[in-house]
Amino acid sequence: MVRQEKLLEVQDLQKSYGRKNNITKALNGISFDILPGEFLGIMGPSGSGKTTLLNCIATIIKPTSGRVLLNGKNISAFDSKDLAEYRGSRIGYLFQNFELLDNLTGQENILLPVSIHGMELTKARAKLDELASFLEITDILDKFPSQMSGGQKQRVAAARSLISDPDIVLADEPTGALDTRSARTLMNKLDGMNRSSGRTILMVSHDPNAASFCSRILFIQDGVIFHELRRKQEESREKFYERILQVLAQLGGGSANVL
Ligand SMILES: Nc1ncnc2c1ncn2[C@@H]1O[C@H](COP(=O)(O)OP(=O)(O)OP(=O)(O)O)[C@@H](O)[C@H]1O
Repeated sequence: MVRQEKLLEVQDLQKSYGRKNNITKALNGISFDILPGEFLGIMGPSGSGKTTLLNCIATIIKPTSGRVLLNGKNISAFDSKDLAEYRGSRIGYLFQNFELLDNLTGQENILLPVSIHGMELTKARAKLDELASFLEITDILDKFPSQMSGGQKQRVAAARSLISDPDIVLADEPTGALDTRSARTLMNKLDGMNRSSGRTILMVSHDPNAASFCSRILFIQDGVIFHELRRKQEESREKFYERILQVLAQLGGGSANVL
């Protein structure tokens, strides 16, 4: 069997907030790997540590202990130049609330990482056209966020997270602020990107419908992984969705909106 190189390795990650007698242990020793081309979901109840995990990987917050490796390199050992490159072009971040700048058009928002991180503009414009066409936002590129629907805003945000061609997209509840139809459209786009161009995605979601697009799901509770589900080859999304619901039922909760 050919051994696949790991893209991302999370090793014994721990994160505590607060100090002295007011400590919250958000992550209590989380370890997993992501292979190139995987679409990995993270599910778990509110407060289980999902966003903390994603933010440690994104270097938005610093873990208390443990390591994250990208392509075998420890991201906490990065110097400021490596760190800027990691944040600017090796990872793309998709937020629940889009985080678009109100006074910039769609196109300007998408190209923002390019101006910040100095990508070649001709290359970036070609990439913008390709992404806009795929995400069906070509017609709204000159609009401001206040003139877009929620689904359009999130697809613009998706284009922004992809403009620098990152190794991995980190998505935190990307459908959380969307209606059912827009959520399904976005998930179909993310799924299409994962399947057609092998884009690696790590997505936090509490929504079993969104999670059923993943190829593998880690369930976390109280800062530890307590279960893993892998979508079988040829398994339909509906069947996988049913298995996700069964795990959530064991957890004693979880929403079950049907897309
Ligand atoms: N900045 C902070 N200071 C103190 N405690 C925090 C901080 N951020 C998160 N926590 C705590 O850490 C735990 C994990 O929070 P986290 O946001 O990672 O959970 P989550 O699984 O993403 O939750 P949700 O699904 O509600 O977004 C929670 O108990 C939370 O209250």
